[in-house]
Amino acid sequence: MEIDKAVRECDDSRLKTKYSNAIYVIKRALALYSIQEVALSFNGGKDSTVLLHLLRAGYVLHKAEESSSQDVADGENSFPIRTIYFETPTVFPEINSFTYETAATYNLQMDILRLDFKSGLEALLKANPIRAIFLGVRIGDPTAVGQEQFSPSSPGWPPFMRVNPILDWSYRDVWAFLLVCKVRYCSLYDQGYTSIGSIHDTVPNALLCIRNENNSEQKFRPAYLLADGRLERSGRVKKFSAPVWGKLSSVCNGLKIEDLNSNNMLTASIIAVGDEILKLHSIGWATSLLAVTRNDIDSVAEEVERRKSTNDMVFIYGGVGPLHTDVTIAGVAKAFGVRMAPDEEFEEHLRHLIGEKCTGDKNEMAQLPEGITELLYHEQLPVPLIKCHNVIILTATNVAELDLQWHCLIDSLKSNGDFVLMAPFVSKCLATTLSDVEVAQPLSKLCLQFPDIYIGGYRGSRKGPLMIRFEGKDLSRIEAASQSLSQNFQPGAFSETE
Ligand SMILES: Cc1cc2nc3c(=O)[nH]c(=O)nc-3n(C[C@H](O)[C@H](O)[C@H](O)COP(=O)(O)O)c2cc1C
Ligand SMILES: Nc1ncnc2c1ncn2[C@@H]1O[C@H](COP(=O)(O)OP(=O)(O)OP(=O)(O)O)[C@@H](O)[C@H]1O
Ligand SMILES: [Mg+2]
Repeated sequence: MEIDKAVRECDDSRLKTKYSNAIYVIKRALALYSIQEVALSFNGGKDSTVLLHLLRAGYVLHKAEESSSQDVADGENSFPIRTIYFETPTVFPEINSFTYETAATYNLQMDILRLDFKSGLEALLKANPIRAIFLGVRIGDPTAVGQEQFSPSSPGWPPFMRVNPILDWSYRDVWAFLLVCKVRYCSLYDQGYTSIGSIHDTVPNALLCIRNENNSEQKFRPAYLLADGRLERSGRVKKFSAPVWGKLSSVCNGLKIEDLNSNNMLTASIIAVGDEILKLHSIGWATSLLAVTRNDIDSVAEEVERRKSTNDMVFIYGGVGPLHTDVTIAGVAKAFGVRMAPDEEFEEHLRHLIGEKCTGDKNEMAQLPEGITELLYHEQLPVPLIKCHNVIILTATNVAELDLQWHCLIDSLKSNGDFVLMAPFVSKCLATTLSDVEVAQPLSKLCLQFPDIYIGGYRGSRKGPLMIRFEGKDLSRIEAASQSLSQNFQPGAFSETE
């Protein structure tokens, strides 16, 4: 069988392992269910193309094992597994024609369903004794959350087993397989498309864009050249806006101008598993909460759970690392109700960073929340930040690193021209030798008078002057507030400082 031969003869040991595991799953499924009871869900995408060829190989291998006397070569040309394709009006014409051409090339018995998935499957199962369906779902796909290689269909869906032979394959594995086996795939992948949905929500991946000299024409490199497979869905327009600094612009995942709250302000919670403080004001965001939580999974989960639904963005830091107290990532997973799973890309980073110094199991540290995690890279950051929906985990382990990570985050958002950049906060600081008691009452009144201005008082040192800080978005309001305060005292009682 040409697929089996191509993989066995290649020198990619990782692909060989992934291949063997997938073939094992397919063979077990074919041992459990008869050929009439299984179906392949094929849609012309890269993952289902991989699945088709794995099934072709797996079927031949299964037959060969089942009866060694049978002429195996006979099986090579026949592929008796029923194939189902849900055709929609919004499918790319290239995907549609590739699907039909593939069906003709491999002699597939293809049922074309023009209903939604659920109704289509109900009709299919009524008319056929199908008990298991092979899918090209991979960890990282939004629909993979909670799935195993064998997963019963969800409650409310017709009953069948979902068989996911490539669940643990990465983007890189998919392309290694397609290229090693030299099989045809849909032409859109050579035009920079990396994951394909409908014509309304899919564009070429901006990370593969190459411009000509005068910037007039855009071209895209092929999908297999995308270096970081985690970003394969960056071409899905609805979910990822302006992916210039691809990874970081997705920090703004799903946020639109209409989403701004009534104060025309975006809010973020900061959960510190530790005690440093971050500032969001330089990009115009208001900090709605700064919480410090205990180092245990439930405390972190509880805090994240509470904040993630009431804030546009939640930043969490501290508690990331190999110690028993490093519970942040597991806490975030718990808050989203997903389990932790090994992450190959992250493991690769840790291997580069800690290399031989690590005495424990690197796999332990490379566990991330399954199916919801995206890594946010920046050239100055040795370890990427971790993003789970609207929660960003800063991986810093000390103040200097935290500073750098925060700087990279803000810097990139700024240079990105991203729409979530709001008018920055402006501030003014007054110094006075007056005592706290003297200024306390006028300051309280001022806070009521100017609710849109943050007014705070502090001393740099015990005997130093009292500093009154005004912060807000409108400089004239800040001026008005500071004048209003000064009018309560002798001229010259306050002096402006940095
Ligand atoms: C063969 C097949 C079986 C599916 N089984 C389920 C299921 O059991 N539970 C479920 O929630 N979704 C199921 N789905 C739907 C997918 O999880 C997912 O919603 C769909 O592939 C997303 O596609 P979209 O991004 O085009 O909406 C199934 C889809 C297919 C094609
Ligand atoms: N319209 C469809 N008809 C049949 N099967 C489908 C359809 N859409 C999705 N599937 C099944 O779900 C799997 C996952 O879909 P997904 O879009 O993630 O992968 P893909 O289309 O194969 O590749 P890509 O990620 O490049 O779009 C497919 O491999 C296929 O098994
Ligand atoms: Mg697809």
